[in-house]
Amino acid sequence: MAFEGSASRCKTADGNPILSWSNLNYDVKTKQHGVRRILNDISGQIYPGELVAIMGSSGAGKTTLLNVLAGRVQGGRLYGDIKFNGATRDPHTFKRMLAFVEQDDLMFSLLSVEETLLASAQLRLSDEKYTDSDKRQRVETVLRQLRLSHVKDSKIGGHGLRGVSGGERKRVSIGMELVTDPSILVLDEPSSGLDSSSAEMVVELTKEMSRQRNLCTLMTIHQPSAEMVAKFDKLILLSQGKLVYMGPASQALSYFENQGYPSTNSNPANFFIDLMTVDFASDEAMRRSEQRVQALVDHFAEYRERDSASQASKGQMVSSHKSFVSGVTTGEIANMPTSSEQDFNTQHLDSKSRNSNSSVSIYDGRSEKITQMAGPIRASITNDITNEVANIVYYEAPPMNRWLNEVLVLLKRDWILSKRNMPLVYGLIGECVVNLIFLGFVFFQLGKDQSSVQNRIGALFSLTVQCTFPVIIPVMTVIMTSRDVLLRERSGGTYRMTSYFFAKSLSFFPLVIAPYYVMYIGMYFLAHLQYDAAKFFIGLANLTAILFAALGFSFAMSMAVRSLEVAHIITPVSLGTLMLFAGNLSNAKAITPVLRWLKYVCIYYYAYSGFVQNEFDGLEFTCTPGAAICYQTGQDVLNTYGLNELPIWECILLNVVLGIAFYALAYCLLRWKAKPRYLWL
Ligand SMILES: Nc1ncnc2c1ncn2[C@@H]1O[C@H](COP(=O)(O)OP(=O)(O)OP(=O)(O)O)[C@@H](O)[C@H]1O
Repeated sequence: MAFEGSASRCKTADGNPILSWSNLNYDVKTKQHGVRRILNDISGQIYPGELVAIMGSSGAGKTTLLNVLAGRVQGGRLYGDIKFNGATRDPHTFKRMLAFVEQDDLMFSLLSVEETLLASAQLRLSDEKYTDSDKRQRVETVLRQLRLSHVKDSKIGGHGLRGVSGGERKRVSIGMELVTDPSILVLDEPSSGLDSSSAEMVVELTKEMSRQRNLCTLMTIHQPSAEMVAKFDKLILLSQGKLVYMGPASQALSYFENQGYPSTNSNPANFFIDLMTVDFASDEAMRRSEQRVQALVDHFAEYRERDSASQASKGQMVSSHKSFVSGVTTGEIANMPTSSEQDFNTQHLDSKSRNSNSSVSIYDGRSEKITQMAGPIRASITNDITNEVANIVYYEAPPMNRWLNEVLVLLKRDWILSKRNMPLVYGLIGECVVNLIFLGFVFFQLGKDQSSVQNRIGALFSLTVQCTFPVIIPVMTVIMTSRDVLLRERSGGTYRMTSYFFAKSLSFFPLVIAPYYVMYIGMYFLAHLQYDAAKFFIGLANLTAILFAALGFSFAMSMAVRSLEVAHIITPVSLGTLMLFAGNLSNAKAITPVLRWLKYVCIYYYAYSGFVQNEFDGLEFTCTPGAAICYQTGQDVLNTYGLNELPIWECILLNVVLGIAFYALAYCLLRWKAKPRYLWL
């Protein structure tokens, strides 16, 4: 099924807003001021196909309103009512119908643009509706529409890695959402950090997407240019958490003019912000600006009441499309006089941009296409986008894809990421080579005399310890640095958490196992451990078990601790403490009784005990004449160190069990502890 084939979606219920909210109030508790009201009695609605901007000065409450409407606000108290397509929202369905483009572009820096979009499409588009080639085709379409085809093989970049530009990265963020089938697209400050032409391009593209896919798009925006303001269908203007205006963008200037505030700025956005900002320059300026803002808020509340009353008296529903307060829908724009919008545009485009060949376009609501003022790029954007067919909105979340498919997509993505993570790959290989050289040659060709007892003990304990620190710390760092992406994907319901764990662990496993097997084999022959096929493979199994447990420990630690710095302190401290119970630094049978249980949750104890039993069992040593202590057999050594309490197979099995327990703990921590507690209406 092709992108265009989305016509099979259900049509929007005629006349209903896709999202409506009434009397929203949001309070937070602060140490200095006690309870503070951040949003004050905000009502409104938006319709499919609309592009809506939330504007206001810094601290006006734009992001808070956006988060409340997207169901992503945490902490504080939220009152009011929010309806999705006229009904109470179901969190699970809503989060999968909503595409949220965060201000920070949270993506994997090592993936290419195309790989990023493809993973999003493969994970989030239903397998029941789309074949793999449909998904690839959709990615191609979105790449073309968002003008990203020429950089599709470039890496996203970031963290010191050169990648695509800021504007391209933002478009990839948007593309990741647009490859799916959302009903509502929400963007938090999509223009932040972009130059004016990139910002304008982002707004224009989202506008066209909204039109063509009948998608309701809501964004916060900071000081847009006049050209950008002209592209919005509806404006929500906030000041100090209160509504100053909500209605068609094209009528905002005349609305304020009617109240005695004629525009004083060639950019309407600057004019609105100036009008709504409280001036803290002096007490007098503050008093006057606060009075002005309050008058604007009161006037709009009255206006809204009058408008509702007049709608009611005409026998129309309060939420009628043609209500000024409600704003207008795509279809209704066609019925509206365009003069006001054109006035708005022409009044506020400065002469430079009007006359130049720069990328400026005006939306002509009647014909629902962009009237090009200039620029071949704009023309091709428009052509690409208008090829789509839509006018449809989803109200039901698509079913989740099959677990195995999710795992395969994630596994492929994680494997690419692991492979490209050169510091991790080279770090693990380098560490194993260095260990092999030192362990192999410090304990070179061990004999059967008494000193070889101590050397064997040292070699096997070092091997055990080397399987933890150099694995756990880098793997934990990699997981923690990508945790933001995980949380973003999780909040969008992109995949199941079990799929994530399974795929992530499987992708790390070969990366860790391969160099460690080489180290073990090299050390086995250099140190001349007992040459016996069964012992060789039992040792290998024991090594695999501790590496599995170490990876589980990395996951548990990554989920338990929020800050990487803290994790880098806690991890060595906890591993160092656990080492005390391994049976080398203290006698396994003589640990203080109250702490003895700790050896049973100690991965070192099982691995070390397994290695030592495997090696010493069956060995006989020569005694130095006159020596005070002499171990005649390997069994004597095991008895002295107290390391033969559990059989080897049990040691291996228990490390596997501990590994599973760590994974289970990590899963629970992620599911319950790291789960964002969103307030929900
Ligand atoms: N959880 C919270 N605790 C305390 N204060 C909060 C909280 N959330 C928001 N605020 C305050 O509410 C006000 C509005 O915040 P918000 O982030 O919504 O503003 P904004 O309009 O998006 O500002 P900006 O454009 O600067 O990002 C700010 O003064 C902010 O400090």
